[in-house]
Amino acid sequence: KQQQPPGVCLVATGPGSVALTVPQAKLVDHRRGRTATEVFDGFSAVLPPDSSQNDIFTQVMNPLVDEFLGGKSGLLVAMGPTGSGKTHTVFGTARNPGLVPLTLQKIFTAADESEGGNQSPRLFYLSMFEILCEGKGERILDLLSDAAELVLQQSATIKGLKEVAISSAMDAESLVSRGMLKRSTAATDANSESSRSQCIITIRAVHKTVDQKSEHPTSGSVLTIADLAGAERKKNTGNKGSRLLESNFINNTSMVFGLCLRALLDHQKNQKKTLEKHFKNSMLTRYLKDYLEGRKKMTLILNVKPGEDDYADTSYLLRQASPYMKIRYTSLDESSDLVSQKRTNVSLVCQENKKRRKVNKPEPEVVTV
Ligand SMILES: Nc1ncnc2c1ncn2[C@@H]1O[C@H](COP(=O)(O)OP(=O)(O)OP(=O)(O)O)[C@@H](O)[C@H]1O
Repeated sequence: KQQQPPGVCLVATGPGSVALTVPQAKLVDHRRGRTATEVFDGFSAVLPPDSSQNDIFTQVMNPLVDEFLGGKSGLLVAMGPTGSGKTHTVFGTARNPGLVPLTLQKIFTAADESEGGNQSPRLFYLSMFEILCEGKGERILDLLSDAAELVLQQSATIKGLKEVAISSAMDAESLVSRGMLKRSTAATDANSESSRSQCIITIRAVHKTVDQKSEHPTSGSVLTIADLAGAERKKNTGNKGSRLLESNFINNTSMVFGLCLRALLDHQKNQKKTLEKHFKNSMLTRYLKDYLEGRKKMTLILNVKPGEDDYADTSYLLRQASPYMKIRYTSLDESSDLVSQKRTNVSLVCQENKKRRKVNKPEPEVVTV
């Protein structure tokens, strides 16, 4: 049994399990002094707060990158409440790079190693965009160009989106850093730099011989990494006016994403049940349709905060998302042409416990809709 540090409600109890304990203050009077603990088991990995970004990369992202380099498309989504560390995990900082820079480093190291071998050389392309709230609707913004009109097409491709050819990890990382400066963030009471949009990065690998002449190749495997804006409660964020509209958009997108996964799970449990088309209800889910219908490999990171103050959010996420590990996706082994069903990887990344701090945020401007 793990010792529970003071002020903490979540502890790792094994390589794939955690125990969540109801804080004493939340127990009804006659149950005080006892412990009410729930165990969540079966995660592909549990990364405790002292894990490094490299640990997270090795355990969670590396298999996806290997498959991508082997020619298969894949998706990584970081989900969790606001302030739980999604952006930190996905992008990190210059001193402590996250999954995107570590992925780029791995891709170019592998590309250098394969040069001179018998594999045909590959070209890599990167795109970066965000889906954000516009009034009561949604809009796509290219984070790598000033393109005005981006349109999500039925085929889940984005018309007008810039794909930049990348030739080194350093160039690609600086491209991503510039994109991040453009991303919509704002201070809320829950996070001094809260993402106000869903941010998506795609890396496409194309064999040079295949699509050499085309300036915009559409073939090849694609690795998609999504940093979702974290679901938030009005009480914790103190949002008003336009921020509240954004908050509704963020919560709605998280809800639709969750509904899609739930529906896929229900459909896979009982094939007679038709797969409900919740994906139609948000731009993010329309874009990720192939994954949300179990046709390609998806990996989920659940970012959680282990503090007692965060019990409600952590408990909600674990209950909602831990069943997603039963979702299966179709995998094709090209060498044997065999199709198999594989389990979705769901990993838990626990942030260090910090007391919730109030930040001074500027008053949001009020918009009329
Ligand atoms: N593992 C970590 N080590 C150090 N700092 C962290 C870690 N995880 C998160 N933080 C810090 O906690 C704060 C909130 O993290 P972050 O912005 O990544 O959360 P988020 O889940 O992306 O939130 P939102 O949904 O509001 O955008 C940031 O200041 C970030 O630097």
